[in-house]
Amino acid sequence: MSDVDPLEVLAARAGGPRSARRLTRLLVRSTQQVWRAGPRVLLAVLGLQVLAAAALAAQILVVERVLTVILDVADDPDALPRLWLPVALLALVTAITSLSGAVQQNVERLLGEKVAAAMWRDVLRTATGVSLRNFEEPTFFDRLQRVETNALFRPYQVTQGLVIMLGAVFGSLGVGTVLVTLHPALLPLLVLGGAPLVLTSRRESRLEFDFAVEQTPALRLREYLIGLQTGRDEAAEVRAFALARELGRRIDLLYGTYLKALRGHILRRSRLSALGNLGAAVALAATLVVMVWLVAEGEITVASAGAAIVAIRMLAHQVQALSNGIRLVFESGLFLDDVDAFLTMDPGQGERVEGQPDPPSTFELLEAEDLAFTYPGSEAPALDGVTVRLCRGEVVALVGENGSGKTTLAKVLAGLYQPTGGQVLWDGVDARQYRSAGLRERITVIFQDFVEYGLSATDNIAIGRPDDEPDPERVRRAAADAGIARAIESLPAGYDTILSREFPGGRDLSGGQWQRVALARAFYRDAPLVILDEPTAAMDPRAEHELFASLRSMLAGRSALVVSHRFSTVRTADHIYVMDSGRVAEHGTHTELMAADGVYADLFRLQAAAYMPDAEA
Ligand SMILES: Nc1ncnc2c1ncn2[C@@H]1O[C@H](COP(=O)(O)OP(=O)(O)OP(=O)(O)O)[C@@H](O)[C@H]1O
Repeated sequence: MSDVDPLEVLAARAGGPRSARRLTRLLVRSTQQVWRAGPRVLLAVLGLQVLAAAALAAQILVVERVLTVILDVADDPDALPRLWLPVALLALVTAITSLSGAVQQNVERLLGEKVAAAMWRDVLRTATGVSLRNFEEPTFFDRLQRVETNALFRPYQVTQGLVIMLGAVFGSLGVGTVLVTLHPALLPLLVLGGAPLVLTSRRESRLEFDFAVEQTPALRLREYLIGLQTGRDEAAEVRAFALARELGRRIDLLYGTYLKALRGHILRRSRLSALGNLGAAVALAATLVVMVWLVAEGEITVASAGAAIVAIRMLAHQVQALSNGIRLVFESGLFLDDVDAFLTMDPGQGERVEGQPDPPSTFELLEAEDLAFTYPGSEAPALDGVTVRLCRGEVVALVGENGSGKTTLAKVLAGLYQPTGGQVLWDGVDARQYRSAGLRERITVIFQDFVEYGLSATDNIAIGRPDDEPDPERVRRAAADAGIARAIESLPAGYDTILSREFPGGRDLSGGQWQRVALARAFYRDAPLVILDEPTAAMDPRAEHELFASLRSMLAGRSALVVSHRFSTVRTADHIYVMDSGRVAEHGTHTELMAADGVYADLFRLQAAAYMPDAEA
């Protein structure tokens, strides 16, 4: 990904001269989106708009009729019965106008939810499909934040804008036609009166979008700080360190800055809006003056003038609606470009390439050759010329000090990051030749920070094979292999117990028990390569000893790459790689490495001495 946020480019482009074409493109695309989400509901909304516009035009004609009869009644009281029909008609068209408005609101709500559901599907598919690399980039999170808050309603809002615009156009045509029949001179003045509003609403949309882009990073930070104070995982530490006040202070600071910016923003928008409305009001007043003059000159009747006043009010309302519709479309359009940029994101190197084969179901030899990897935005490589080998059925250990590159190597081997240099060979075949999703099916990884799903114990294990129906027998076997079966069986609902206190009837587990559940998940997945990053960090010494003693039999011919800091546990590994500053410093069996008397031997002795100060390692 480049450092330039495509959104900035879009924002700069949005004010360009091609806005008419952009408007059309936006309208077409969003209407397609809304159409896909709910074609019948969209048709219903449009139908209601046409009905409301027709009722509006009819209202003026009926008003004129009512006024004419009222003036007749003033001269001749016997004409009173002639009033009933136009009055009844007026009541009817007024009722139709209000009713269609009320129904439309509810139908629009339904349409909005349908669009939201469709958009969430698309957004989540992209968010889970893009390469892990994106999650290292702040610009990705900024965009994701905007998409999360905008994807739901913006496409619908564009269509709503379109519907409002259409309604306003239909309404204006109807009212305008009636107005021309009253007197042709009234119309051009009104059209001119609408221009200021249309012009200023464009500028308002730009202001709104720029403000949102500018505020996204601070908003994200604020939400993060709020999450720290309300999250379950953080609750204990926030209390232990009494962080609430400091975190609260930072939130207040961020809010203060935001509110100050918001005040300025609202002021700018209000100024623009006032300017537009003032222009429209001046034009309206001029129209009324012209009308009084027309009545004085005898060009129109008093009844027509009365109807014209109603029509002018209605038309002013329509012009206002039109400008609102245009503003909505432009404003949401800018956000939609943002959503589009997100949805069409490159899924990442090596992802989603058509026609690539799946790797064979197992391997004899897995080799990482001269691997290099640098995190986005980092100068120094996290891996630099790393070569490791793993044969079928072997347990290979990765040791090394903090930050030496063990987890990074595990992630590159698992196909989660594409190496920036070197290659991973599956039985001599470059892994990039294979479909990446297929490759990941052959690997199971349990990370240091594995996820504790707030789901049932069965789901927590069976999620290792998300595409298959959970197999209770296999779940039990995996749990037994990981040494967690007895603990799960003693839970109130056994394997059906939700492993989270956040849900009714849920229970939590200890850190070591959770680690065993994660291991059970790995065993359940049944892949030929198992990568375990610090699998026993939270286990007690007995559990750890038992796990490593039985690891080989549990693996049953599968290969394991085990990252660990505990040298006592890795000494039984078939091969040990010692990482140092992104490189393999040395490798061999425990005996070979001790004999070599290098970094490994040093670190091993250090740990052994900590346990038994007088022991000779
Ligand atoms: N997401 C990241 N973005 C940038 N740099 C990172 C990222 N994750 C790790 N690094 C850097 O890459 C290097 C290797 O980190 P890695 O997590 O692979 O080390 P490790 O050996 O697993 O450490 P530990 O024993 O503490 O788990 C470190 O210098 C670390 O700062």
